[in-house]
Amino acid sequence: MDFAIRGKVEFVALENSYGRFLAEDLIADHDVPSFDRSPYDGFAVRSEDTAQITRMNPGVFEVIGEIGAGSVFHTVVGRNQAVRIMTGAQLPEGADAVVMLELTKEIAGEEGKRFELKRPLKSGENISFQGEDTKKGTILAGKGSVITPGIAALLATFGYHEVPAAKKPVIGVLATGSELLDVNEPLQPGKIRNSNSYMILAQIERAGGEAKYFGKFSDDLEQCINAVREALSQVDLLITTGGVSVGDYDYLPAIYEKLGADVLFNKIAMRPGSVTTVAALDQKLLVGLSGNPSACFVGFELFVRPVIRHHNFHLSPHVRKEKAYLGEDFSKANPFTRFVRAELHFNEGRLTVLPSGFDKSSAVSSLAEANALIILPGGTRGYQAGMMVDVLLLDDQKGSDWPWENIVPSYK
Ligand SMILES: Nc1nc2c(c(=O)[nH]1)N[C@H]1C(S)=C(S)[C@@H](COP(=O)(O)OP(=O)(O)OC[C@H]3O[C@@H](n4cnc5c(N)ncnc54)[C@H](O)[C@@H]3O)O[C@H]1N2
Ligand code: MOO
Ligand SMILES: [Mg+2]
Repeated sequence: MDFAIRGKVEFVALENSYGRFLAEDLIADHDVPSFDRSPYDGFAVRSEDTAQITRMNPGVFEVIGEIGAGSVFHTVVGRNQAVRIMTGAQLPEGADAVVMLELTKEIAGEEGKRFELKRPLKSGENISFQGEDTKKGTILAGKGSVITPGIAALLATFGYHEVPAAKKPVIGVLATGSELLDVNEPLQPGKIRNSNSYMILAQIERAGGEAKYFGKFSDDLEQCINAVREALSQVDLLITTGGVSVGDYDYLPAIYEKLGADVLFNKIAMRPGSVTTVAALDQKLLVGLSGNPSACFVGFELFVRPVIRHHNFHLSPHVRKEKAYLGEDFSKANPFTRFVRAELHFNEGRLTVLPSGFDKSSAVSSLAEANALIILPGGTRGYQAGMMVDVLLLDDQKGSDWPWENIVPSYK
């Protein structure tokens, strides 16, 4: 996170701002509502004129005009006078209460001119007061908040035709591996389709970045160095997938060395994603995610998403950590902290979490329903159904502050 930088501000049209990150606090610069108004269709009256009214002794009011929402009435309401008023219209001067249309009775033969009222009104009855919704000066959404439909409504309320938003960081994706086929190619012996690229492109979008895809490259050192160098020059952060372990064709370590990048770490005491490597070159991060799909997925959520959200001014950029009950036994021993791809379920108010499928670092099928990661700390012999566990929420925009305690120091 020491290498994560805050982004720049750009203005986006309000209608395109959904899902973007606010680059400034959204502060109410006027009261809402900004004038006293009627919550009903009815009549605006002076409550003092209703004080003596009873069922047996109705009051009679003279209608001196009419106000629809958006119009303003310029005459002061006087004794035993009323103004026909519609929902949302500004209360006329002199009036201090509104009576619903249904509670009045027009006097026969004088349609629209006079009505009868059989109950008294208190001062302030049926009025939406200026500032009752929000007061001028209130912070309604903080800098770094993700723009929801509700925030879009508030932005419109306060006149943000153009919204100050975090300029999305451009995150490059480059896949390596001679076994990789394009998605539209038929299967061939020993080959697989490149699935990680498309998974990462979607993860970048979900995290709030702008994804830029540079394609897939065979395991050829020279070609890969050039591709990485060129891609890095076009992005804020570059993700590679594959070739980061110790195999003969795992060229990422050599690429970092040739480029003169500073390797910040090249192994993590976790499963999957232990090979996740991060290097820095000219203040830009090069993130080497595993080729194994589940390891790649986990590496992104733990190490790239926070960088993207930090860039977008988010104050709690890490993946949100909560507690849930384990829905089934997980008997595998854990020498290292394990992040199990999982699905959260709501069971009568209880949050339960279940592994979402085949649990190997090479798995792709368990990713489909994975909306959470179960954290199973290292040094344990397995977990039983019903135990409470930590979970990381992936479909979440609130985030967490630094969620880790007891960090296992490097064993280098
Ligand atoms: N001797 C050791 N071998 C391995 C170690 C180790 O520590 N010592 N670590 C293992 C772990 S853990 C992992 S994870 C993998 C990491 O491998 P790489 O990141 O080097 O990735 P590759 O070797 O290129 O590929 C691994 C696996 O993933 C498939 N793959 C690659 N790219 C894609 C893609 N774009 N879409 C879908 N699948 C992809 C590839 O075909 C391989 O099956 O290393 C272990 N080995
Ligand atoms: O990075 Mo590997 O499991 O640790 O998948
Ligand atoms: Mg490898």
